[in-house]
Amino acid sequence: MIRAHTAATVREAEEPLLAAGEPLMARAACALTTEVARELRARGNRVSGSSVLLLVGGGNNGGDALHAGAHLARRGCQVRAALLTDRPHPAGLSAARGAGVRLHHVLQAEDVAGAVLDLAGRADVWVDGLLGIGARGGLREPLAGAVAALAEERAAWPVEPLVLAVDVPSGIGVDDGTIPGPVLPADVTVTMGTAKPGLLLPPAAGLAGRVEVVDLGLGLDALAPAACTLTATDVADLLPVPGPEDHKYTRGVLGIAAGSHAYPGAAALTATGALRTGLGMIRYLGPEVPTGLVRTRHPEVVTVPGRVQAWVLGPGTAPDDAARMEELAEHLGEAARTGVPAALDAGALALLHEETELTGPAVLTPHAGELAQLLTARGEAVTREEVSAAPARHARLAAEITGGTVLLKGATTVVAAPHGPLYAQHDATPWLATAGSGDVLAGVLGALLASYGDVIADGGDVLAGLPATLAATAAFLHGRAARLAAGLPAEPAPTAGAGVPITATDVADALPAALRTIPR
Ligand SMILES: NC(=O)C1=CN([C@@H]2O[C@H](COP(=O)(O)OP(=O)(O)OC[C@H]3O[C@@H](n4cnc5c(N)ncnc54)[C@H](OP(=O)(O)O)[C@@H]3O)[C@@H](O)[C@H]2O)[C@@H](O)CC1
Ligand SMILES: Nc1ncnc2c1ncn2[C@@H]1O[C@H](COP(=O)(O)OP(=O)(O)O)[C@@H](O)[C@H]1O
Ligand SMILES: [K+]
Repeated sequence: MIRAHTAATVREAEEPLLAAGEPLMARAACALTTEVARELRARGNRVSGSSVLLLVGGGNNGGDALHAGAHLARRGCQVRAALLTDRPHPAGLSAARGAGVRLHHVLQAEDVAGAVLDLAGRADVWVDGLLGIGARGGLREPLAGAVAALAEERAAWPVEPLVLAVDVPSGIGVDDGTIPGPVLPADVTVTMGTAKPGLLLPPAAGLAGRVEVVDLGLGLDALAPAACTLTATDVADLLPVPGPEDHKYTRGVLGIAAGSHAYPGAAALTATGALRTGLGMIRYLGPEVPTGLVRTRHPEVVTVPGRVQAWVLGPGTAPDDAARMEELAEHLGEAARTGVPAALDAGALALLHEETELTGPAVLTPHAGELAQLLTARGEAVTREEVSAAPARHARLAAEITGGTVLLKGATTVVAAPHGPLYAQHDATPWLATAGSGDVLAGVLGALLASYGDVIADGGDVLAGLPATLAATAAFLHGRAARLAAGLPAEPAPTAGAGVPITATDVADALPAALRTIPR
């Protein structure tokens, strides 16, 4: 699991170590130096003779950069520091000066951005040490203008410089993953002690490049993360494997109320997603046309009501279909009465537009547009664009308002329960943006909820976070299946190529291949 902690938690953990004289900044600077050297070599450059520009702000983040600059200068790099502060870190400054780093007081220039660009043009590497966990809001001027100019000019450089961010790309929302102002996108972010939520959460995570966590001995492993990303190993621990004592009812029965006369295919896609993820049985309940489709596609699906361990409600339904909405409301009521978890998608999300209190465990699976509608209906007027600009914040808000767990779909899928860590899963490929793929996801999630249905129904507080973990697991499997269907390797690789278009059916059919990549 990749774990991220907030700026406040990091500070709290650092405090006693700093008081005890632990050389945290020296460790951070060494790690930065190693990473710059490694990246230079990976690009076929020699370390000695390479030119490095340090972008230095007024806090310890700038201190990290200055100390690393001193090391690099001693290793033969030509290092310049653009001091974008009147008060650079004193020890960092004297180390840099002592090692022969050329210091440029660019704030004295009439055109600060121009002065920085001038220095940047001569450098193979830009080290972004303007702002770290001490950021208060987006970058202020004149830093904002300089960074905006660098970001714009970078692509036009004949050979693109390597950009290495110290701790975080300066100016991102460290704790919430927002991008409140200009940010210089990094190739590599060397982050200190632990990852920060903004390095996992969209949209800021997309600006961090490869994230390298430097172990500073902060002892944060014992503390719950604020945000995390599941890896294949975590998913392996969660995926149920039947034992000899199991039968179809112990493996979990999933009730699916999906599809309508207008959108019958969603019913079949949801069922395929669930069957391919693995469970004991599906009970499908719906109108004639989707029922026929499900039966033809999956003769193993039962179409009579009965006891279930979880529900998927709503894929392929729309709020204007009053009769279908009434059925969904009844199923949701039954789920609440029996305490079994329910995944609510598409039309079923509109059930929560009213001031309904979710009394049973539920996972909502909106995309940004649906989340905006839900929040607006519940008195928090917001647009789709605003949700996309701050997905974690809005997913958490919807979880708090409804009492459910929210899986917010997107290129990075974010999962938020009312309490506990956020999950950010970036396992898919943009080829997954295709009609019906969300229905497959609902099926994957339904199968996992059904497998753990009895545990969740009995669980109480200890297992309060399980629906969120299962939702993140579903996003992982779904994303990985999409990658494999598109002809991409399970894990992103630089030489992977672009992949090929996929259909939602392809994604469901690739689930067994995705499961085979999980070490069990
Ligand atoms: N603690 C340690 O020993 C260790 C810490 N480590 C490193 O320290 C970093 C944290 O350092 P930090 O606390 O000094 O804060 P930092 O991120 O440099 O920012 C403060 C400066 O930014 C300025 N500023 C703020 N907001 C701004 C804005 N919107 N726009 C523009 N400026 C803004 C603010 O100025 P002010 O607002 O006060 O005028 C001040 O000058 C951390 O990320 C890691 O890299 C590692 O070395 C491990 C050991
Ligand atoms: N750019 C993207 N990159 C990766 N995955 C994406 C992207 N856009 C959407 N997705 C994923 O595709 C699925 C689309 O679901 P949804 O919007 O419900 O579509 P539908 O209603 O057609 O089934 C979600 O799992 C979402 O996370
Ligand atoms: K930084």
